[in-house]
Amino acid sequence: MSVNPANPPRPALRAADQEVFAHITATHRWQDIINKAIDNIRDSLHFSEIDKNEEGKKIMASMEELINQIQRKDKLIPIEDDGRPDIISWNDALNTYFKDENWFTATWLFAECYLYRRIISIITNTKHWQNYDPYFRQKEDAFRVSFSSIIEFSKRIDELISSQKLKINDRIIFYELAQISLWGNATDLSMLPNFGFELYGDLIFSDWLIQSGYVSQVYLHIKPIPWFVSDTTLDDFKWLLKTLKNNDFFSSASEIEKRSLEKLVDRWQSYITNSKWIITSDFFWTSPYSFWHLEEKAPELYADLCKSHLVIFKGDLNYRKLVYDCKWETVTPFKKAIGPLANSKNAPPLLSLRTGKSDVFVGLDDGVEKKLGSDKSWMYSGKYAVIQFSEGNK
Ligand SMILES: O=P(O)(O)OC[C@H]1O[C@](O)(CO)[C@@H](O)[C@@H]1O
Repeated sequence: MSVNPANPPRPALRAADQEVFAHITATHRWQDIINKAIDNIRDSLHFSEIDKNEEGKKIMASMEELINQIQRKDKLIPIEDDGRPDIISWNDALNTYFKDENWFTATWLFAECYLYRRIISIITNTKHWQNYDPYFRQKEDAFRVSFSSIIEFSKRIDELISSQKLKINDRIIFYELAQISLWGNATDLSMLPNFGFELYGDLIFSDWLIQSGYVSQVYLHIKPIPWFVSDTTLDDFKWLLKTLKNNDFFSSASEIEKRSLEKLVDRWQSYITNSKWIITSDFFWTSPYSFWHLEEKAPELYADLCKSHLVIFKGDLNYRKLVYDCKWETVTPFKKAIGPLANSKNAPPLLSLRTGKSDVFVGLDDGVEKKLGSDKSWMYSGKYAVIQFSEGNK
Protein backbone atom coordinates (compact mmCIF):
# COMPACT_ATOMS: atom_id res chain seq x y z
CA MET A 1 0.00 0.00 0.00
CA SER A 2 1.31 3.46 -0.82
CA VAL A 3 2.16 5.96 1.87
CA ASN A 4 -0.95 7.95 2.71
CA PRO A 5 -2.40 9.77 5.76
CA ALA A 6 -3.75 6.50 7.18
CA ASN A 7 -0.60 4.62 6.29
CA PRO A 8 2.55 6.60 7.15
CA PRO A 9 5.98 5.18 6.34
CA ARG A 10 6.20 3.74 9.88
CA PRO A 11 3.39 2.86 12.33
CA ALA A 12 1.37 5.99 13.02
CA LEU A 13 1.12 7.74 16.37
CA ARG A 14 -2.46 7.39 17.57
CA ALA A 15 -4.19 8.65 20.70
CA ALA A 16 -5.58 5.15 21.24
CA ASP A 17 -2.08 4.07 22.26
CA GLN A 18 -1.95 4.83 25.98
CA GLU A 19 1.83 4.80 25.97
CA VAL A 20 2.24 7.89 23.82
CA PHE A 21 1.89 11.62 24.41
CA ALA A 22 -0.86 11.65 21.77
CA HIS A 23 -3.06 9.93 24.34
CA ILE A 24 -2.48 12.67 26.92
CA THR A 25 -3.31 15.38 24.41
CA ALA A 26 -6.54 13.67 23.36
CA THR A 27 -7.69 12.93 26.90
CA HIS A 28 -6.70 16.24 28.52
CA ARG A 29 -5.16 18.89 26.36
CA TRP A 30 -7.80 19.11 23.64
CA GLN A 31 -10.51 19.66 26.20
CA ASP A 32 -8.50 22.35 27.95
CA ILE A 33 -7.99 24.11 24.65
CA ILE A 34 -11.68 24.00 23.74
CA ASN A 35 -12.69 25.09 27.24
CA LYS A 36 -10.38 28.09 27.05
CA ALA A 37 -11.89 29.01 23.69
CA ILE A 38 -15.36 28.75 25.26
CA ASP A 39 -14.24 31.03 28.11
CA ASN A 40 -12.91 33.55 25.62
CA ILE A 41 -16.24 33.62 23.80
CA ARG A 42 -18.16 33.95 27.06
CA ASP A 43 -15.99 36.92 28.01
CA SER A 44 -16.60 38.51 24.62
CA LEU A 45 -20.38 38.50 25.03
CA HIS A 46 -21.74 41.98 25.50
CA PHE A 47 -25.12 42.73 27.02
CA SER A 48 -26.12 45.21 24.32
CA GLU A 49 -25.52 42.87 21.38
CA ILE A 50 -28.42 40.46 21.65
CA ASP A 51 -28.10 38.68 18.28
CA LYS A 52 -24.38 38.32 18.67
CA ASN A 53 -24.80 36.95 22.17
CA GLU A 54 -27.29 34.37 20.99
CA GLU A 55 -24.89 33.22 18.31
CA GLY A 56 -22.04 33.23 20.80
CA LYS A 57 -24.01 30.93 23.07
CA LYS A 58 -24.65 28.59 20.15
CA ILE A 59 -20.94 28.48 19.40
CA MET A 60 -20.25 27.65 23.03
CA ALA A 61 -22.83 24.85 22.92
CA SER A 62 -21.33 23.43 19.71
CA MET A 63 -17.90 23.48 21.28
CA GLU A 64 -19.20 21.69 24.35
CA GLU A 65 -20.69 19.11 22.02
CA LEU A 66 -17.26 18.76 20.39
CA ILE A 67 -15.80 17.90 23.80
CA ASN A 68 -18.55 15.31 24.27
CA GLN A 69 -17.77 13.76 20.90
CA ILE A 70 -14.13 13.40 21.88
CA GLN A 71 -14.95 11.97 25.29
CA ARG A 72 -17.44 9.48 23.80
CA LYS A 73 -14.84 8.55 21.17
CA ASP A 74 -17.38 9.24 18.44
CA LYS A 75 -16.61 8.54 14.82
CA LEU A 76 -15.18 11.51 12.95
CA ILE A 77 -17.92 13.24 10.99
CA PRO A 78 -17.64 15.49 7.92
CA ILE A 79 -16.75 19.10 8.69
CA GLU A 80 -19.67 21.41 8.10
CA ASP A 81 -19.17 23.49 4.98
CA ASP A 82 -18.13 26.98 6.03
CA GLY A 83 -17.40 28.28 2.55
CA ARG A 84 -13.65 28.21 2.99
CA PRO A 85 -11.73 26.83 0.00
CA ASP A 86 -10.22 23.87 1.83
CA ILE A 87 -13.44 22.24 2.99
CA ILE A 88 -13.80 19.82 0.07
CA SER A 89 -10.25 18.62 0.38
CA TRP A 90 -10.67 18.16 4.14
CA ASN A 91 -13.80 16.07 3.80
CA ASP A 92 -12.25 14.08 0.92
CA ALA A 93 -9.34 13.18 3.16
CA LEU A 94 -11.76 12.20 5.93
CA ASN A 95 -13.85 10.00 3.65
CA THR A 96 -10.93 8.43 1.89
CA TYR A 97 -8.74 7.60 4.86
CA PHE A 98 -10.65 7.87 8.12
CA LYS A 99 -14.28 7.05 7.31
CA ASP A 100 -14.91 4.68 10.19
CA GLU A 101 -12.29 6.02 12.56
CA ASN A 102 -12.80 7.93 15.78
CA TRP A 103 -10.77 10.59 17.59
CA PHE A 104 -8.51 7.95 19.10
CA THR A 105 -8.16 5.39 16.31
CA ALA A 106 -7.46 7.90 13.53
CA THR A 107 -3.84 8.99 13.27
CA TRP A 108 -3.00 11.63 15.85
CA LEU A 109 -1.86 14.06 13.15
CA PHE A 110 -5.18 13.84 11.33
CA ALA A 111 -7.36 13.90 14.45
CA GLU A 112 -5.58 16.89 15.95
CA CYS A 113 -5.63 18.98 12.75
CA TYR A 114 -9.28 17.95 12.27
CA LEU A 115 -10.10 19.26 15.75
CA TYR A 116 -8.73 22.72 14.95
CA ARG A 117 -10.54 22.74 11.62
CA ARG A 118 -13.84 21.76 13.27
CA ILE A 119 -13.49 24.67 15.71
CA ILE A 120 -13.00 27.11 12.85
CA SER A 121 -15.97 25.72 10.95
CA ILE A 122 -18.22 26.28 14.00
CA ILE A 123 -17.09 29.88 14.24
CA THR A 124 -17.11 30.66 10.53
CA ASN A 125 -20.67 29.43 10.13
CA THR A 126 -22.06 32.45 11.97
CA LYS A 127 -22.97 35.99 11.10
CA HIS A 128 -21.32 37.93 13.90
CA TRP A 129 -18.33 35.77 14.81
CA GLN A 130 -16.97 34.75 11.41
CA ASN A 131 -13.60 36.39 11.90
CA TYR A 132 -13.33 35.77 15.61
CA ASP A 133 -10.08 34.20 16.77
CA PRO A 134 -10.92 31.96 19.74
CA TYR A 135 -7.29 31.94 20.85
CA PHE A 136 -6.53 35.63 20.48
CA ARG A 137 -6.86 36.42 24.16
CA GLN A 138 -4.22 33.82 25.07
CA LYS A 139 -1.94 35.23 22.40
CA GLU A 140 -2.41 38.76 23.67
CA ASP A 141 -1.77 37.73 27.28
CA ALA A 142 1.32 35.85 26.17
CA PHE A 143 2.60 38.93 24.45
CA ARG A 144 2.04 41.05 27.57
CA VAL A 145 4.14 38.79 29.77
CA SER A 146 7.02 38.98 27.28
CA PHE A 147 7.08 42.77 27.70
CA SER A 148 10.59 43.16 29.11
CA SER A 149 12.23 40.70 26.69
CA ILE A 150 10.56 42.48 23.80
CA ILE A 151 12.01 45.81 24.85
CA GLU A 152 15.40 44.31 25.53
CA PHE A 153 15.56 42.77 22.07
CA SER A 154 14.52 45.93 20.29
CA LYS A 155 17.57 47.58 21.84
CA ARG A 156 19.85 44.62 21.20
CA ILE A 157 18.94 44.32 17.52
CA ASP A 158 20.26 47.83 16.95
CA GLU A 159 23.54 46.82 18.50
CA LEU A 160 23.59 43.58 16.51
CA ILE A 161 23.01 45.46 13.31
CA SER A 162 25.83 47.89 13.98
CA SER A 163 28.25 45.14 14.99
CA GLN A 164 27.26 43.28 11.81
CA LYS A 165 28.07 46.36 9.80
CA LEU A 166 31.56 46.03 11.18
CA LYS A 167 31.42 42.35 10.14
CA ILE A 168 32.01 41.13 13.64
CA ASN A 169 30.88 37.81 15.03
CA ASP A 170 28.50 36.85 12.24
CA ARG A 171 28.49 33.20 13.13
CA ILE A 172 27.87 33.83 16.79
CA ILE A 173 25.01 36.22 16.10
CA PHE A 174 23.44 33.83 13.62
CA TYR A 175 23.73 31.02 16.13
CA GLU A 176 22.23 33.09 18.95
CA LEU A 177 19.31 34.38 16.92
CA ALA A 178 18.55 30.89 15.60
CA GLN A 179 18.52 29.70 19.21
CA ILE A 180 16.13 32.46 20.27
CA SER A 181 13.89 31.49 17.42
CA LEU A 182 14.16 27.83 18.43
CA TRP A 183 13.55 28.19 22.14
CA GLY A 184 10.80 30.76 21.66
CA ASN A 185 8.84 27.71 20.60
CA ALA A 186 9.64 25.60 23.65
CA THR A 187 6.27 25.91 25.28
CA ASP A 188 2.64 25.73 24.30
CA LEU A 189 -0.09 28.25 24.95
CA SER A 190 -2.07 25.54 26.72
CA MET A 191 0.79 25.51 29.27
CA LEU A 192 2.84 28.65 28.92
CA PRO A 193 3.04 31.45 26.40
CA ASN A 194 4.88 31.18 23.13
CA PHE A 195 3.18 33.37 20.51
CA GLY A 196 4.23 36.67 22.05
CA PHE A 197 7.85 36.07 22.03
CA GLU A 198 8.06 33.46 19.31
CA LEU A 199 6.81 35.58 16.43
CA TYR A 200 8.74 38.58 17.69
CA GLY A 201 11.93 36.48 17.98
CA ASP A 202 11.42 35.16 14.45
CA LEU A 203 11.01 38.68 13.11
CA ILE A 204 14.14 39.85 14.90
CA PHE A 205 15.98 36.94 13.25
CA SER A 206 14.51 37.81 9.82
CA ASP A 207 15.45 41.45 10.37
CA TRP A 208 19.04 40.57 11.06
CA LEU A 209 19.21 38.22 8.07
CA ILE A 210 18.20 41.13 5.85
CA GLN A 211 20.42 43.69 7.58
CA SER A 212 23.42 41.39 7.48
CA GLY A 213 23.02 41.01 3.73
CA TYR A 214 22.83 37.23 3.98
CA VAL A 215 19.40 37.27 2.40
CA SER A 216 17.59 39.76 0.21
CA GLN A 217 14.07 38.54 0.82
CA VAL A 218 12.23 36.61 3.49
CA TYR A 219 8.90 34.90 2.84
CA LEU A 220 6.93 34.59 6.06
CA HIS A 221 4.36 31.83 5.75
CA ILE A 222 1.48 32.49 8.08
CA LYS A 223 -1.72 30.48 8.69
CA PRO A 224 -4.94 31.36 6.85
CA ILE A 225 -7.04 30.47 9.92
CA PRO A 226 -6.43 30.40 13.69
CA TRP A 227 -4.49 27.19 14.19
CA PHE A 228 -2.99 25.19 17.07
CA VAL A 229 -3.66 28.15 19.40
CA SER A 230 -0.40 30.03 18.96
CA ASP A 231 0.15 29.96 15.19
CA THR A 232 0.32 33.34 13.51
CA THR A 233 -2.47 34.66 11.31
CA LEU A 234 -2.43 37.86 9.26
CA ASP A 235 -4.44 39.61 11.98
CA ASP A 236 -1.86 38.56 14.58
CA PHE A 237 0.92 39.91 12.45
CA LYS A 238 -0.79 43.27 11.96
CA TRP A 239 -1.68 43.37 15.64
CA LEU A 240 1.94 42.79 16.62
CA LEU A 241 3.22 45.68 14.50
CA LYS A 242 0.47 47.98 15.74
CA THR A 243 0.99 47.03 19.37
CA LEU A 244 4.74 47.50 19.27
CA LYS A 245 3.99 51.13 18.43
CA ASN A 246 1.25 51.48 21.01
CA ASN A 247 2.35 53.84 23.75
CA ASP A 248 -0.43 52.68 26.06
CA PHE A 249 0.58 49.07 25.81
CA PHE A 250 4.18 49.98 26.54
CA SER A 251 3.32 52.81 28.93
CA SER A 252 5.95 51.82 31.48
CA ALA A 253 8.73 51.81 28.87
CA SER A 254 11.17 54.72 28.90
CA GLU A 255 11.19 57.23 26.05
CA ILE A 256 14.38 55.68 24.68
CA GLU A 257 12.79 52.25 24.74
CA LYS A 258 9.67 53.50 23.01
CA ARG A 259 11.83 55.09 20.33
CA SER A 260 13.73 51.86 19.75
CA LEU A 261 10.44 49.99 19.32
CA GLU A 262 9.20 52.63 16.89
CA LYS A 263 12.40 52.46 14.90
CA LEU A 264 12.09 48.70 14.75
CA VAL A 265 8.51 48.75 13.50
CA ASP A 266 9.28 51.45 10.94
CA ARG A 267 12.07 49.29 9.57
CA TRP A 268 9.84 46.21 9.51
CA GLN A 269 7.10 48.14 7.77
CA SER A 270 9.58 49.33 5.18
CA TYR A 271 10.58 45.71 4.51
CA ILE A 272 6.96 44.97 3.73
CA THR A 273 6.59 48.02 1.51
CA ASN A 274 9.81 47.19 -0.33
CA SER A 275 8.97 43.48 -0.66
CA LYS A 276 11.92 42.41 1.46
CA TRP A 277 9.46 40.66 3.66
CA ILE A 278 6.65 38.92 1.88
CA ILE A 279 3.79 37.71 3.99
CA THR A 280 2.16 34.72 2.42
CA SER A 281 -0.31 32.03 3.30
CA ASP A 282 -1.63 28.75 1.93
CA PHE A 283 -4.34 26.37 3.04
CA PHE A 284 -1.90 23.50 2.63
CA TRP A 285 -0.37 24.55 5.96
CA THR A 286 -3.70 23.97 7.70
CA SER A 287 -4.49 20.77 5.81
CA PRO A 288 -4.20 17.34 7.43
CA TYR A 289 -1.38 16.33 5.10
CA SER A 290 2.20 15.53 5.96
CA PHE A 291 4.77 17.49 3.98
CA TRP A 292 5.55 14.23 2.18
CA HIS A 293 2.51 15.28 0.09
CA LEU A 294 3.50 18.90 -0.42
CA GLU A 295 4.38 18.60 -4.10
CA GLU A 296 1.31 16.51 -4.91
CA LYS A 297 -1.23 18.53 -2.92
CA ALA A 298 0.14 22.05 -3.31
CA PRO A 299 2.27 22.09 -6.49
CA GLU A 300 2.42 25.87 -6.77
CA LEU A 301 3.48 26.30 -3.18
CA TYR A 302 6.08 23.58 -3.66
CA ALA A 303 7.42 25.27 -6.81
CA ASP A 304 7.70 28.54 -4.88
CA LEU A 305 9.52 26.89 -1.99
CA CYS A 306 11.91 25.26 -4.46
CA LYS A 307 13.05 28.74 -5.54
CA SER A 308 14.25 29.50 -2.01
CA HIS A 309 17.86 29.27 -0.97
CA LEU A 310 16.73 28.02 2.43
CA VAL A 311 13.35 27.02 3.82
CA ILE A 312 13.14 27.19 7.60
CA PHE A 313 10.46 25.12 9.33
CA LYS A 314 9.70 26.12 12.87
CA GLY A 315 7.96 24.23 15.61
CA ASP A 316 6.71 20.85 16.64
CA LEU A 317 3.72 20.51 14.36
CA ASN A 318 5.86 21.29 11.30
CA TYR A 319 8.33 18.67 12.47
CA ARG A 320 5.58 16.10 12.84
CA LYS A 321 4.41 16.94 9.34
CA LEU A 322 7.94 16.79 7.97
CA VAL A 323 8.58 13.29 9.31
CA TYR A 324 4.98 12.04 8.91
CA ASP A 325 4.29 11.81 12.65
CA CYS A 326 5.09 8.16 13.00
CA LYS A 327 7.24 5.81 15.01
CA TRP A 328 10.64 6.15 13.42
CA GLU A 329 13.67 4.78 15.19
CA THR A 330 15.37 7.82 16.70
CA VAL A 331 18.55 7.05 14.74
CA THR A 332 16.73 7.27 11.39
CA PRO A 333 18.53 9.88 9.28
CA PHE A 334 16.53 13.12 9.06
CA LYS A 335 16.72 13.05 5.27
CA LYS A 336 15.19 9.61 5.17
CA ALA A 337 12.36 10.62 7.50
CA ILE A 338 11.39 13.68 5.45
CA GLY A 339 11.17 11.52 2.30
CA PRO A 340 10.34 13.43 -0.89
CA LEU A 341 11.19 16.78 0.63
CA ALA A 342 14.82 15.66 0.70
CA ASN A 343 15.05 13.79 -2.58
CA SER A 344 12.39 15.05 -5.04
CA LYS A 345 13.74 16.91 -8.01
CA ASN A 346 14.50 20.53 -7.02
CA ALA A 347 13.80 19.91 -3.32
CA PRO A 348 15.01 23.07 -1.54
CA PRO A 349 17.62 23.22 1.23
CA LEU A 350 15.67 22.93 4.43
CA LEU A 351 16.33 23.67 8.07
CA SER A 352 14.10 22.52 10.89
CA LEU A 353 14.17 24.31 14.26
CA ARG A 354 12.15 22.27 16.68
CA THR A 355 11.72 21.84 20.41
CA GLY A 356 10.35 18.39 21.23
CA LYS A 357 6.67 18.45 22.16
CA SER A 358 5.53 15.13 20.72
CA ASP A 359 6.57 11.49 20.44
CA VAL A 360 8.82 11.64 17.43
CA PHE A 361 12.54 12.35 17.12
CA VAL A 362 14.82 11.33 14.28
CA GLY A 363 18.44 11.96 13.38
CA LEU A 364 19.83 11.25 16.84
CA ASP A 365 23.22 9.65 17.26
CA ASP A 366 23.47 6.07 18.38
CA GLY A 367 23.15 5.84 22.17
CA VAL A 368 21.44 9.22 22.71
CA GLU A 369 18.00 7.74 23.24
CA LYS A 370 19.36 5.23 25.71
CA LYS A 371 21.13 7.98 27.61
CA LEU A 372 17.89 9.93 27.90
CA GLY A 373 16.26 7.00 29.66
CA SER A 374 13.27 4.74 29.33
CA ASP A 375 10.79 7.41 30.47
CA LYS A 376 9.86 8.88 27.11
CA SER A 377 8.70 12.24 28.47
CA TRP A 378 12.00 13.76 27.28
CA MET A 379 10.47 13.65 23.82
CA TYR A 380 7.59 15.99 24.61
CA SER A 381 8.76 17.96 27.65
CA GLY A 382 9.97 20.91 25.57
CA LYS A 383 13.36 20.46 27.26
CA TYR A 384 15.17 19.07 24.23
CA ALA A 385 15.47 20.49 20.79
CA VAL A 386 16.87 19.52 17.42
CA ILE A 387 18.20 21.62 14.58
CA GLN A 388 18.25 19.50 11.45
CA PHE A 389 19.23 20.24 7.89
CA SER A 390 18.72 18.74 4.46
CA GLU A 391 20.64 20.25 1.54
CA GLY A 392 17.83 19.39 -0.88
CA ASN A 393 18.21 18.12 -4.41
CA LYS A 394 18.80 21.03 -6.76
O1 LIG B 1 3.49 25.31 18.26
P1 LIG B 1 4.12 24.01 17.90
O2 LIG B 1 5.54 23.92 18.31
O3 LIG B 1 3.93 23.59 16.48
O4 LIG B 1 3.40 22.97 18.83
C1 LIG B 1 2.26 22.28 18.52
C2 LIG B 1 2.44 20.97 19.18
O5 LIG B 1 2.01 21.03 20.47
C3 LIG B 1 1.24 19.94 20.75
O6 LIG B 1 -0.05 20.43 20.72
C4 LIG B 1 1.63 19.24 22.00
O7 LIG B 1 1.84 20.07 23.05
C5 LIG B 1 1.42 18.99 19.66
O8 LIG B 1 0.27 18.34 19.52
C6 LIG B 1 1.79 19.86 18.52
O9 LIG B 1 2.64 19.16 17.71
